[in-house]
Amino acid sequence: MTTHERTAELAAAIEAVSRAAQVTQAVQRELVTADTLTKKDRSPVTVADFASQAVVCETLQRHFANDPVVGEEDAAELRDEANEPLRASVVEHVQRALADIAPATEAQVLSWIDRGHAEGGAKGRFWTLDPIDGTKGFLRGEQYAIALALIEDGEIVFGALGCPNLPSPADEGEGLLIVASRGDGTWMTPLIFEGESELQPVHVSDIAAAADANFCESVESGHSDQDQSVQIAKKLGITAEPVRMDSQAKYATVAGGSAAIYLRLPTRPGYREKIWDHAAGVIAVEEAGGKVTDVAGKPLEFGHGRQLEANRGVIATNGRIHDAVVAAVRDVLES
Ligand SMILES: Nc1ncnc2c1ncn2[C@@H]1O[C@H](COP(=O)(O)O)[C@@H](OP(=O)(O)O)[C@H]1O
Ligand SMILES: [Mg+2]
Repeated sequence: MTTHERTAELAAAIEAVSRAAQVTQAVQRELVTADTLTKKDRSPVTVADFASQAVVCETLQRHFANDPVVGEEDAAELRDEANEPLRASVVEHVQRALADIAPATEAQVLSWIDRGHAEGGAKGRFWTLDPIDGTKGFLRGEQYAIALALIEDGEIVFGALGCPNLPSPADEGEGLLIVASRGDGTWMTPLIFEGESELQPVHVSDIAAAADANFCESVESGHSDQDQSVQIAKKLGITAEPVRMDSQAKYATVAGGSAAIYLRLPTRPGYREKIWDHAAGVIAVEEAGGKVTDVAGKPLEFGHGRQLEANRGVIATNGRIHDAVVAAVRDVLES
């Protein structure tokens, strides 16, 4: 990083996301089995979700004691008497991840998870966290992300996106960590790495014609309309097959230039996107030179609380082809 240097935020976020990734990878190795999905057993992702949130919130609290966190989870379910085995598993994973800091008690672990209860809003500074974004991808052993962003007065100013199952830069270490700081740029580094790793600058694709784009979308057709995306791609002259992946790994893919479009097309009129599902990915794409709006072409507004109340869907591109993509989306959604 060079200019504004949110260096304290950078250090805290790298520590938080890489510690959390150690936890989620350990849970995936130990608890996700071939028949987790067929049995519809969500317990591994539940353990990893809570443990990841505890580890990130503990790290943020150590670095920035007064910063609120808008996190996806809270510990109410874990406090339930009936959930003792789940609670014990979460506590054990958190203790392992923080073994070099302090011996964590059960009460501390629950209180760290509960730090994620903040409401966000238009004023002041807060972090937003998705401890495991792409829960379905995690259970399938495919893409998922740990997504952390800092919002000040409604604007995303910093983001860190850990993608444990995306290829590591230069094949060093494990996974991909993308960091972005407003006005400074976007960088990548291996997510799990022994020793000091360099931050490498990241740029969006420089294609000028939408027809040349690869586009990404959700694996889950319930999260983004895949029939409409076929029509939009056709209208734009895109011949490449859609790249389907779970989580904000899609934003990382656009930021890094492997795809020039990410489409998220509403499937239900009443659904509101959650801020933690987008903030880290949006700043990564924007600071890599790209553009992100909703399906109407409006900027995403992160100052309305826990949800993107003023927006529907998402279009992220390399910037150069944005207006053409918005126009094609409008045509298809209106028809
Ligand atoms: N009907 C819907 N439309 C859009 N997004 C939805 C949705 N229902 C759930 N989601 C969100 O989609 C996210 C996953 O996105 P993707 O499909 O890009 O992997 C989920 O995050 P979690 O996996 O953290 O729960 C969840 O918040
Ligand atoms: Mg999510």
